[in-house]
Amino acid sequence: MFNGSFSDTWQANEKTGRPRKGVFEDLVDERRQRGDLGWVLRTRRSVPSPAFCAAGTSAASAAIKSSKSPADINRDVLSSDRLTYGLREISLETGRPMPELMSEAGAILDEMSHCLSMFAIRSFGYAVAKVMKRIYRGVFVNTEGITQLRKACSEYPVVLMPMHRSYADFLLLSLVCYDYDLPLPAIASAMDFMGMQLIGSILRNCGAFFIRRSFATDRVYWLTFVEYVKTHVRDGLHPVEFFIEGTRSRTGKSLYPKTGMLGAILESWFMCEVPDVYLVPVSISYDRTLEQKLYAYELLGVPKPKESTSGLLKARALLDEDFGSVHFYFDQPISLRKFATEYGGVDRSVHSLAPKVKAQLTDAETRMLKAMAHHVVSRHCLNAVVSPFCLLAALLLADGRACRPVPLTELAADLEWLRLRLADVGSLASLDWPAQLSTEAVIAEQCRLHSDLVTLLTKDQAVALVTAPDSDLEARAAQRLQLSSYRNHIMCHVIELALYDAATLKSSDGGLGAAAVFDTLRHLLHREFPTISDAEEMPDMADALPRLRNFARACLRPSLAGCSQVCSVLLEQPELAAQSSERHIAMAAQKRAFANLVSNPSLWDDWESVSLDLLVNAVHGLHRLRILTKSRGAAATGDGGSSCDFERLRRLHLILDPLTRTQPDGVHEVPSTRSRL
Ligand SMILES: CCCCCCCCCCCCCCCC(=O)SCCNC(=O)CCNC(=O)[C@H](O)C(C)(C)COP(=O)(O)OP(=O)(O)OC[C@H]1O[C@@H](n2cnc3c(N)ncnc32)[C@H](O)[C@@H]1OP(=O)(O)O
Ligand SMILES: O=C(CO)COP(=O)(O)O
Repeated sequence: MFNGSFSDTWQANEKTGRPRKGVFEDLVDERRQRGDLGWVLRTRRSVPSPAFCAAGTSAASAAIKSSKSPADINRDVLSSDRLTYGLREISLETGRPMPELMSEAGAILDEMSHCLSMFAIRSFGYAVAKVMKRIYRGVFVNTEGITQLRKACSEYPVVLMPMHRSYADFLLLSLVCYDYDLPLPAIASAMDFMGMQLIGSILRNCGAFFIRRSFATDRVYWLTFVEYVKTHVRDGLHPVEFFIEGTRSRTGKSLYPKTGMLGAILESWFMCEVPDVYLVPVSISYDRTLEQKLYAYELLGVPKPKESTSGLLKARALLDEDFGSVHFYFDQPISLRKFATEYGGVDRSVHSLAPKVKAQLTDAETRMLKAMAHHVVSRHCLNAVVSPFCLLAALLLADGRACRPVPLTELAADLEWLRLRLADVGSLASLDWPAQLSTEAVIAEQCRLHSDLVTLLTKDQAVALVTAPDSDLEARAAQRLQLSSYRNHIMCHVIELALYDAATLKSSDGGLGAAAVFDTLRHLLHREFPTISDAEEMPDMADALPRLRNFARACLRPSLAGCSQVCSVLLEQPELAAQSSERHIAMAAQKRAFANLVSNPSLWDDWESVSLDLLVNAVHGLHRLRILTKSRGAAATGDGGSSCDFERLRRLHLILDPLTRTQPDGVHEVPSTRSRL
């Protein structure tokens, strides 16, 4: 877990002279003090290539290796035994001639491959640094993590696995690598950016390699992609960087991990092509997210604006805004070899019984792959720095208290209480709390930074939500979703308690018993909260303070309300299950939630039930519980069409109903009015 501290007082790092708080130092401050030109033109300290790459090679050939060009990489991919064997198999099965398949693989590679050049990095880095200085107060990095990463880069291939909350993630991460003289990464990027005029080729030259969003059934694509990734891992010259969540989280919660890319990386080690691989989870936390408003509308179903250079230019108004600070936490590198030993049950020697070109992951390896993917996502959350606004948002949302302005003194007392209680139970070591300020001053500062969401009414000394006009339902929901995205940053710290609380609420177990309710909710919410532990046993949290339980319950209730919407819509329109895809069921549930809000806007938790992500996750939960079962044809085509066990659906609805209606009291002193929004 987060192994650092936030110092109350700012100090200078004795080595670099940079401002430092706790384990973090700010790299933007230096950019403000000194010009950027010298910074981009300077000679960088190099990191030696991994020992295993250079082993047995002369200094000269090691030098050649360290300068392998993108064209060399592509040549290695196309001439690899694995690719040739795979294509030959496809040729035999489909009757397609080998030269045709080879040229298809070549075309895929031409489209995919990066063209990393230091000249491009330096030029683009100059522009990126200028923008970052303008919009962020600081970019903080845990220097110990950098030291460990540097060491890892000189030992074995390294894979950077950042969480994905913003487009700024990959720009800043490359900037950090450049600044700390680390090898620049090759970054898996969705095709969306490739079509951007000029920017597409700049990103390619800065290390982006472009992959399709999904290539589930395209075997030639899979083969080429896997070999391309593995070639990078084997060479160990550039860290490979990819976003395991596959897309930016619009909700502030972790996304269910994708395993295709990680599978390719692990394969290099399972097949004994490299002695070890280091995986480095990188947590990135923004005080205020650039895309916050766009995300909320996307959750409501408004299509994402297409990435384009003109769109980028239009977004320049953002340059005049204050987005607070960013924190990067580089976790201790995870050795794949050590992880496999601790995980147990993986026997790599099975691959020596068959030619490597034929090898496929065993079931045990696939299980380890999934466990590793979840482990990384959990590390992301546990290490992510939390801003005071996340606690503030959670308190304001709990039990609809922000229906009316909340007195500053009351909010400050609750914030102080929550901060200390979460610290007591070991959560939130990573809270970025400016201890030199009073709690009231912290709240005032957060209201300034998030003035688009909350406001401090100075005359009344109270905090109120900024709300859109009553008539604009969509805008009101968007405001609410933005606020909840900050609350969601702390969900991983309270989810187990919230589940325990829900399971042990007498009114909800319907005779099932707490353990069975716990298990049901755990499966139902497995996509909504991928960090929920897989352990079969319900943890014993009976000692948790009642008020903390109430808080956790209030945090969970919107997700349960979303699940309840999905159950209701399926019960009211039984034909939906058989005819519709997951997204269509979610859209029907969203329509229902909006209709509820029109007739009763005081349904506080239903303002989050309009989030499509939440609703799609709920449908996945029903699949996981086997209440919905995809028909065979639909499973193959990815289309809709599931059979539904309505009896079990009804029973689940009965469990959820009291949980979404229970009024938690004691989250704060003053009971909520729930009368108006
Ligand atoms: C100084 C500073 C300068 C600044 C300098 C700036 C630098 C600027 C750089 C810009 C850089 C931009 C960076 C953008 C950031 C993104 O664009 S993030 C989005 C792109 N990245 C990713 O998505 C990475 C994570 N995604 C994955 O790993 C996904 O799995 C993949 C690889 C994309 C594939 O996705 P998919 O086709 O949806 O596949 P997935 O659902 O994982 O699996 C589908 C099926 O294929 C099967 N499968 C798995 N492996 C295989 C296999 N090897 N063969 C065949 N089938 C397989 C699976 O078993 C699965 O089957 P089922 O279990 O469903 O039956
Ligand atoms: O992940 C991406 C780039 O960062 C691709 O965009 P989305 O987050 O919109 O899917």
